[in-house]
Amino acid sequence: MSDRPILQVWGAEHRFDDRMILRGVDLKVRQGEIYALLGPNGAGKSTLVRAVCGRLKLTGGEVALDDKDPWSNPAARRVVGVVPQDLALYPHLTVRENLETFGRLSGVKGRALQDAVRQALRLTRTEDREHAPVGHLSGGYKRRVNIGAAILHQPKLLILDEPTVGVDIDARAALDSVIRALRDMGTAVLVVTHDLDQAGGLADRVGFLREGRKVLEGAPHALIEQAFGAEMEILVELSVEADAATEAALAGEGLTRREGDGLWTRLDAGGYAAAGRLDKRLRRAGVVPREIRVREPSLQNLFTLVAEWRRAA
Ligand SMILES: Nc1ncnc2c1ncn2[C@@H]1O[C@H](COP(=O)(O)OP(=O)(O)OP(=O)(O)O)[C@@H](O)[C@H]1O
Repeated sequence: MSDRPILQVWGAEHRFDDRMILRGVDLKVRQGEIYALLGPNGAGKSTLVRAVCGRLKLTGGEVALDDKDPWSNPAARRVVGVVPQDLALYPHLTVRENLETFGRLSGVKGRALQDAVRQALRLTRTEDREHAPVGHLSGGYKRRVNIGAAILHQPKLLILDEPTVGVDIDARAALDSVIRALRDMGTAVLVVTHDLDQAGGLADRVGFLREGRKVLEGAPHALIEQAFGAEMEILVELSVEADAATEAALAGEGLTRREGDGLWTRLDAGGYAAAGRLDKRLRRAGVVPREIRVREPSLQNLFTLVAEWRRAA
């Protein structure tokens, strides 16, 4: 990573009617860096991205893309490639035809276009489907072609909006390695996501936006260590759906239920020994766990902590 910032935002403020949506956000994404912008629905992520792309004029603060303001200087917008959440591809055209079309739309022509298409096919690992109609491809391939369509004009900053929505684990790993390859060739990457597992594994830095403010920023490992020190996450999986008595026993042990996978979780500095004691106590209370796991805390835990600060505030 170099120190050269491709994107800089100072004190971004935005007001829709009388509602403050952004309340003084600073942001810097450097050449060769992956930055994940995280935050709950309505935190202001899309509003910030629209300002970065020059599609929205902030009511306060400044944006610089490669040192130029994208709102007053449309040429600065060429610095950015945007990969939208929804696939923006022509299903009846082949991968190559799609890339050629998007390349022309972004002003690349002739020999330069052929070179750009070849490079996009290579970087997104879609060469083996070059002549297949996009509509026939798997979801993971489509997402990678979607990235290919955004990099034909060789943007210095690539913005990806929720790149893993609806993508299975294998396809997600392939997407991550495409994003890393782009970072390694010097592209600055801004990923807007709700996928905390992806952000934790992929991003060099993450920023949490909450109610229009950046409340945390840093390298995922450093943030997790700062927040949790020696604590580990204990995860309890049940073999059957919890009834009221089971729920009471689990809650009595300080366990909370995770949305999505239904596992019960708590943080504990006692690690494996604490998990063993917990197992015994739960069995005495008539709760038989299928499995108890112990692992390092994740961004998911940090996100929960940030949400709790909000409730406490
Ligand atoms: N054009 C608009 N006019 C008025 N309010 C808007 C407009 N666009 C967005 N908002 C409001 O601004 C707030 C922030 O929206 P934004 O889309 O930036 O959040 P977000 O963090 O991207 O959320 P999500 O993760 O759901 O996409 C929301 O409350 C939204 O309703």
